[in-house]
Amino acid sequence: MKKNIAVLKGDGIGPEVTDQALKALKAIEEVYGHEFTYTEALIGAIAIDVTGNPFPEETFKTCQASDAILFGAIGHPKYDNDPNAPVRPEQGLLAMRKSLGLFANIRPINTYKILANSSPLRADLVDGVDFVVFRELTGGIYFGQKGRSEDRNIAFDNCSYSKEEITRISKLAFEAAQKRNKRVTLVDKANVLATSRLWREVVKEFAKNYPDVTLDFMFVDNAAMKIIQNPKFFDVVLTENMFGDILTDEASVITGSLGMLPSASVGSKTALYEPIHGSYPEAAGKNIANPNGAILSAAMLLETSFGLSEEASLIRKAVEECLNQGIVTSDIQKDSKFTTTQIGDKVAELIKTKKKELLAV
Ligand SMILES: NC(=O)C1=CN([C@@H]2O[C@H](COP(=O)(O)OP(=O)(O)OC[C@H]3O[C@@H](n4cnc5c(N)ncnc54)[C@H](O)[C@@H]3O)[C@@H](O)[C@H]2O)C=CC1
Ligand SMILES: CC(C)CC(=O)C(=O)O
Ligand SMILES: [Mg+2]
Repeated sequence: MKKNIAVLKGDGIGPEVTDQALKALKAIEEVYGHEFTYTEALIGAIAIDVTGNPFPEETFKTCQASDAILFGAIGHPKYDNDPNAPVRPEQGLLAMRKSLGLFANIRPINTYKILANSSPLRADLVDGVDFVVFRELTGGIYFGQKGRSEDRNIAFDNCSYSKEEITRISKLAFEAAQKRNKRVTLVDKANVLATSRLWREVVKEFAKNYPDVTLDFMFVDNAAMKIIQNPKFFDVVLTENMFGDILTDEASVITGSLGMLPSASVGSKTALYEPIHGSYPEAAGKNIANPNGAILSAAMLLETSFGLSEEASLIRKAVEECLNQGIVTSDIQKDSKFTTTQIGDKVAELIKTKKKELLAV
């Protein structure tokens, strides 16, 4: 199979972890005889440095011309520590999501037996956790009008949602539930927010199209608690942009580390794959970041955009085998000395040399 992949490494640990995902993709090319072309483009703080724009037009065109997009992370302390910066890396990320129509961010949360003791939760709570969050990605408070009063004493962020925005992601969530345990939990704050009440109204009506799927509702504060208390309760979580952002960072530590979680951002035209973490600036250039979220994002890319399920499975099994062999970064095991590049090399080597054994498990 011949495909074009846009590669947006971004800032901080973005380039380091994306490079490990690329090693896995190149190993897959070699083993299966696929031909992937990789076109790099700028985004985030690095794009501001070079062009003045966190999401340059050229990057947009590269994304549009590709069959799928692999993304690292953006963000730099020089902007985090300057609340009045006129241009920010995060604006590039939001502009990319909006302009490419990436309205649904799919974040699977599964645990690995071997990592049970890396989780801050008890092993019996963690073992067997398997749920997926459908986070709305191009609406809500992150995209609403923002501002300050004339005297600058008041600031506001507007949150709005349309029926259409809610329906299109609901469709994906209910379809996913049909292939899983047939339960959708809508997480909102409908006891307070008008937007949440619209979500409830629309999703309740929409659910009638899926009589085989059970729909329940949970307030976001309760959901934040339940994710820790009883994470196995969840199957498909459907939620708006900011709630999904926060709850998935929380959920990630069930698995052992924020560095473990991949994601797919899908829309009607194209799709983008990224680890759910940020640019982790404290670790940039130190070769210590966990690249598994990025590598597993490459697996999601192969499966979702290219329909290559076996290849995706091989990447996932290679990651799991690496974990089983204790080849992990220090976020997973405190005294571990394995580096980001060593994990990437090991995953690629396993893909190239152990296909049969790994796929048989
Ligand atoms: N999608 C994106 O590009 C995102 C960008 N950001 C940006 O990233 C910058 C840093 O933000 P933070 O809040 O510190 O979030 P972060 O996700 O970069 O890091 C938070 C903490 O999670 C852990 N962590 C994250 N990724 C890891 C990895 N691969 N391996 C091991 N440990 C890992 C570290 O303990 C780190 O201190 C900011 O500029 C922020 O705006 C934040 C979240 C998402
Ligand atoms: C700039 C933020 C919205 C990025 C983030 O935290 C995320 O997408 O998970
Ligand atoms: Mg986030």
